[in-house]
Amino acid sequence: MGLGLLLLIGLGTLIFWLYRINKEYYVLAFFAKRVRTKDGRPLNSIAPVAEGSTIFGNSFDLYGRNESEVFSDMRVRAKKMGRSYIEYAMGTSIYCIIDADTIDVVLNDQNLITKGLVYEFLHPALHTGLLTSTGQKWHSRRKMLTPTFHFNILGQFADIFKAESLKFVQQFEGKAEASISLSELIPRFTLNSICETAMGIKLDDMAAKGDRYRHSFSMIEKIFIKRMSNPIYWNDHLYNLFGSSEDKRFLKEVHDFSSEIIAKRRKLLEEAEKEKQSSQEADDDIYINKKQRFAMLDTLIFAEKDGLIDHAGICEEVDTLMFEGFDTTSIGLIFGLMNMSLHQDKQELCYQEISEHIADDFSNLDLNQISKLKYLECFVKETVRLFPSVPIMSRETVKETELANGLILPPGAQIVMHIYEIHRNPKYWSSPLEFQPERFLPENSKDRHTYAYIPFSAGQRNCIGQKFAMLEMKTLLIVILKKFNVLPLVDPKDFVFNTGITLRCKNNIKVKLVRRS
Ligand code: HEM
Repeated sequence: MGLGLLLLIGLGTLIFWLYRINKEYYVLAFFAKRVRTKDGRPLNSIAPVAEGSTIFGNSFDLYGRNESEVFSDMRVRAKKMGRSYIEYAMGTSIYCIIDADTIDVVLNDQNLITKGLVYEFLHPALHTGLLTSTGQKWHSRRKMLTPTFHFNILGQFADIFKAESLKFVQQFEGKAEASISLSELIPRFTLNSICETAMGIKLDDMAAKGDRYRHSFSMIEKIFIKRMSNPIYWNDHLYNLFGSSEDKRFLKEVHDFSSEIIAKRRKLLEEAEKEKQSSQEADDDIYINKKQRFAMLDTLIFAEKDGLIDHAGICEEVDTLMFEGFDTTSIGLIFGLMNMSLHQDKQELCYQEISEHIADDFSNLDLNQISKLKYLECFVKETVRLFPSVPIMSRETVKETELANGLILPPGAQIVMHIYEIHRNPKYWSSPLEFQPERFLPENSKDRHTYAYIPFSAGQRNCIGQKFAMLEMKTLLIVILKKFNVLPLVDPKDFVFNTGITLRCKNNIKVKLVRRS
């Protein structure tokens, strides 16, 4: 009797305690600390809370969903909520931003440079390179790598993009027309380009390894989704115990590939150094000698000599640059060529402009001439608006953070920025689903919200490779358009998109190239 009473009091106290702390913590979402407002306004007046699919808040909303379902579920939710909203899942509060109004505060906050929880799922592949690191490590790596994207160096890379683009069209030499799978051919082009520019290594004798590298990275992306959609796997220990048995071989393939590239470049640099010493050539700039091109990897190898980075650090930056540098531009090019095929009138405008400024033998295809192609620039921008290679990015608060809109995010909160949604938000874009490069003409974009278009992010953690990417994408488009008319073979209405680290489409995207007479 006494024990029963004691248990009853205990239970009552526990329920009362849970009820009390539920104001501060979303108890059923595994004690996620709640988001508050600065002046005590109802949370809903700034950001509504999304209803979860179970009593555990949003913890299991994505459970068991495959890549395409995760993508479509997120789209449906954004549409239903209509404005940036809050979720509570597995002990974490999540602020999902789908409009541009608050994004500038996040992207320009000096304290919000730590990437979100899901980037940790990339650590086995990329460790903590430029994309995934934070704090002092990120600052010093960013400082180290920024000069390698300097305008003068891009000029050298333009020659490589031109050579690789000519090699790309040579595949169709002697053919009046060719139906091609962009999904297969373009990633090979972009991987070759990043290896030669950033790493200073031609992939010619490593082509098969390059194909395996790309396959392994696509498997690593599947692992990423597996972890994202199952909250049990958010925890590294549980994932390593129950979910990671398959991962090792894909990680090994990727790391072996990058290690081989580093070893090859080290050897080339040593040989160049010996040659330089024997020819007694004075050379005090960043180029090894006048004959040899500079590669981004050289900066890292020289920094190692100065004790600023070690071999493991070089590996993580090479893995990061390779991954960020080939996959993202590949998506931009696939959708760019698809858009050329679907919008013949816009393709013609690009072609006319290219014919006016670029010689038939491509002898003047350089940074200066490319900068004159204003319509092509609008075309690429519009492609990247509708199909942003990085559709989502996120940050984590390291301490309680007050945003300009009056929200107070607790430490450890996730801020998920839905670039894909912002780029299609009718608040900023009229007829957002229509392909209209003209919207990027200066007279049409001057009144647009600055943060309505953020394919390369913004603020201090923006994309370091933005100019590099635009140059690479434009160069291949110029070379293809000069030689071929691009005709459609697919209908985007049939497309099924997948969530990934980058934007993924289940369909094989094809076009027909017809040689211009
Ligand atoms: C169409 C092409 C590209 C797009 C749309 C793109 C987009 C982005 C975005 C949105 C971010 C921010 C990610 C985040 O905050 O989580 C980013 C970061 C980054 N990008 Fe790109 N990117 C592209 C091409 C490239 C290329 C070609 C390279 C390298 C050669 C590159 C290297 C990086 C790196 C290293 C970061 C991390 C920067 C940092 O945190 O300091 N990207 N990119």
